[in-house]
Amino acid sequence: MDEKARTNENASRDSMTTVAEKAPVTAQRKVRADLETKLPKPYLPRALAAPDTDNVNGTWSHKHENMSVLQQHVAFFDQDNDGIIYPWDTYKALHIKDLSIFNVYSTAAVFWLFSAYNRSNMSSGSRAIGFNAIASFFMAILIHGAMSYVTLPTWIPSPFLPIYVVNIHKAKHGSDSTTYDTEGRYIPANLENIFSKYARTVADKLTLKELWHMTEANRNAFDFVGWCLSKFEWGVLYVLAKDSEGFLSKEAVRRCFDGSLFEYCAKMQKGGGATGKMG
Ligand code: HEM
Repeated sequence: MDEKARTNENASRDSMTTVAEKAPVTAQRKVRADLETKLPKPYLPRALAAPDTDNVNGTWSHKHENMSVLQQHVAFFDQDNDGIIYPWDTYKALHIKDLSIFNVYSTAAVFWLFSAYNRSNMSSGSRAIGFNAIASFFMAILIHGAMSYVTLPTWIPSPFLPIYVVNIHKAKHGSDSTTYDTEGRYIPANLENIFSKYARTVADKLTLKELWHMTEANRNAFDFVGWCLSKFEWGVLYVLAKDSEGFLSKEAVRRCFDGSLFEYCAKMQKGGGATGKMG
């Protein structure tokens, strides 16, 4: 092989390499080079569906209603389907009505976060995920406090903190996983990257420590609001969807992105015997 051919070969190999010797972090946080063999165009932002290598068409039987994937993520909380989510809609969607705030779990303040998701039966008629009253209240305030203003159709703030579903893409913040793009589409490759980079103990599942590591790694410089929102979103998801061994599965994360996880949790709550476990 002559010099020119060798140079060309090296250049072509280097152009596809995902690890740089002098940047050890690129070796520690691996990205997959085989995605295209499992999922067509994994880099293509999807407007309507949230596929991954195991579900190439997205969530089976989940209806997109012509909404972006980010709009589908929040649509569950729009209880009356009017395109506007008020804090009380979010509260109702998160909370089980008939559970007393003085139940044995929520009185133990130290364990508050870990008991915030209650797996008891639900007798109320509305669809709800199953957090206790205190957790639901604070989550609704935090979500609406942080996200309402940017989604409003005017620059005049509203004291009722509504979130407009049509503008939900404007509530995107920094230090996120970048799985949603700036228009609220879903990028499959970025979901896969979360797990190839951080799921070290079990493939396609994250421990709490690995999840923490991911949110630390996703931090943009000086983006204090994004750091907090990101920790909050992933923390709530972990509490909601971790399995009995403390793992958060790729399937649960994928279905959080298209909102079908929330429907699943509400259905489980309604039918009793909820586990929140998935995948
Ligand atoms: C149990 C309830 C919820 C959970 C577990 C949850 C979880 C998550 C997670 C894990 C992300 C991905 C963040 C990332 O890519 O790093 C996310 C993004 C987002 N969520 Fe939620 N969420 C919940 C409820 C809500 C509600 C009620 C709203 C608003 C009405 C909302 C609005 C958003 C927005 C706008 C994003 C995009 C943020 C970004 O990528 O920068 N979420 N959520």
